[in-house]
Amino acid sequence: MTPGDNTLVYYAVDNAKPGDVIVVSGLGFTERAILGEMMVTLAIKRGLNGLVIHGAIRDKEEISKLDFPVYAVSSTSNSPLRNGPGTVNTPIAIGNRVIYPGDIVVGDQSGIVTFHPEDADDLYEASLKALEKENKQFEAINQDGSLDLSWLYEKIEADNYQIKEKFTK
Ligand SMILES: O=C([O-])CC(=O)C(=O)O
Ligand SMILES: [Mg+2]
Repeated sequence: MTPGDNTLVYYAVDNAKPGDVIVVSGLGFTERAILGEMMVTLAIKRGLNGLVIHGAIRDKEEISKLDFPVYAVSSTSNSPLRNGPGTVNTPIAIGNRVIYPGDIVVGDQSGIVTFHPEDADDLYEASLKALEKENKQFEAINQDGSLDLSWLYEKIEADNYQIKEKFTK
């Protein structure tokens, strides 16, 4: 898309199916808002599951009250352009990540991940393992303030870190 233009964001919202998450590459341009409260309200009414904007939005306060996942780089009151051009339903790049139509998008307060549906089972298994490991670490921290940091001290030794000052307990 032309930076700051939201012509095809409207098209995407109007043509998306219930359950879809729209991911927009706005090239990280933040001088104009390419999404606002009206578009988000429409997306909610159409049964969409979320909006991800690599660019700016406006009506941030109103959107935050809508209980609907909207991700953006920043907010500005500046109006969007309406000239096009752009593409819809094609692979896009955000940073060094390529996102394909049909990819699964999962987000929380920490950020967003995207992956191909065929990788979902493997990622789910790996996530469960990571969670199990973290739960054990939290258990140890909460029990007696211990955490296995052997990896850290091995790294310090292997890379020959110079410790200038010793911390005293
Ligand atoms: O004017 C626009 O295109 C964006 C906007 O503020 C809204 O959707 O409410
Ligand atoms: Mg608005």
